[in-house]
Amino acid sequence: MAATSTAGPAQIRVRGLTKRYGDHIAVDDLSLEIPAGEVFALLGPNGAGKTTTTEILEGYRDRDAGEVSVLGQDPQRAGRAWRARIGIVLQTSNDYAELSVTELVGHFARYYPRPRDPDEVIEAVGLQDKRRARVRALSGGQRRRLDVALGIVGAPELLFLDEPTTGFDPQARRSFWELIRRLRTEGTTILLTTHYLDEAEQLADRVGVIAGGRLMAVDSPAQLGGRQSRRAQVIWRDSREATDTPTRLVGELAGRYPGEIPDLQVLRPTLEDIYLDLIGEHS
Ligand SMILES: Nc1ncnc2c1ncn2[C@@H]1O[C@H](COP(=O)(O)OP(=O)(O)OP(=O)(O)O)[C@@H](O)[C@H]1O
Repeated sequence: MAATSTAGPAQIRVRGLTKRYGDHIAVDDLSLEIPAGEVFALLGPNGAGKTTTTEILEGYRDRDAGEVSVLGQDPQRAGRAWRARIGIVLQTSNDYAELSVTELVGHFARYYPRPRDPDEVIEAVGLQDKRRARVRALSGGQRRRLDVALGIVGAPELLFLDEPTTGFDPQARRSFWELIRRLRTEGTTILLTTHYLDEAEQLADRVGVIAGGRLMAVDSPAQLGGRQSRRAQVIWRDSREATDTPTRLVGELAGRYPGEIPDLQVLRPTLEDIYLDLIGEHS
């Protein structure tokens, strides 16, 4: 997995992006590049500026300053052909309560020059048993899956996913992750925002942590905030020791106890630990 943005030409290039609402700076001098084929997760607390940033990249909000290029164009000026190359997962299906799943996905497919096969898309999001069901008869999680189907039916080169698995049951999240991996294998670039750190860890090549409108860190989930080089904690019985060489310490302990080392645990900082450190006073 790439820790730096060298995988391909940048599909998203942002330099010095700033957005204000009155006196409030929602996005503050943000710079970022996302190469083709990367899955990038934007993390940050409520109000950090994730949606504002994403909607600027999607062409739905204006910016106050900075340069933005998405698939080689400025989203503020891009037209229909550009829009057909990007996929956005909105809460769209709610507006079509009387249509069936098949009708709705088929209807959206016709907006695009080279759509995916609607039946395959329905299967990919796990709604094959609901093909004939009307949207109004779907559960919240099933509607969200349908929204994902509408976002990918146009076979986008670049897919935006804003908190895609909120409201999914654990099994639905797993199958959604499989879908994202499949899209990635096919070469789709994906920008996702999420509050689930396990989701970021599972899916993202790189994560960016944003707090108070500022990008605090960008790296692979394994290396974010110097994660790999942080010390491990070895815990046993009532003792705890921070160490760079946990294997050596566990070896020593094994000599000290005749059988099992009592209550042995080796802990490394989780992505959540690093994330909470990074957002610090913004949490
Ligand atoms: N249309 C608006 N008018 C005024 N202020 C806004 C507007 N949209 C967002 N804001 C403010 O800008 C800041 C960033 O909001 P944004 O929606 O981008 O955050 P977020 O990171 O997506 O949060 P969440 O995780 O809660 O979805 C917040 O303080 C929010 O109150």
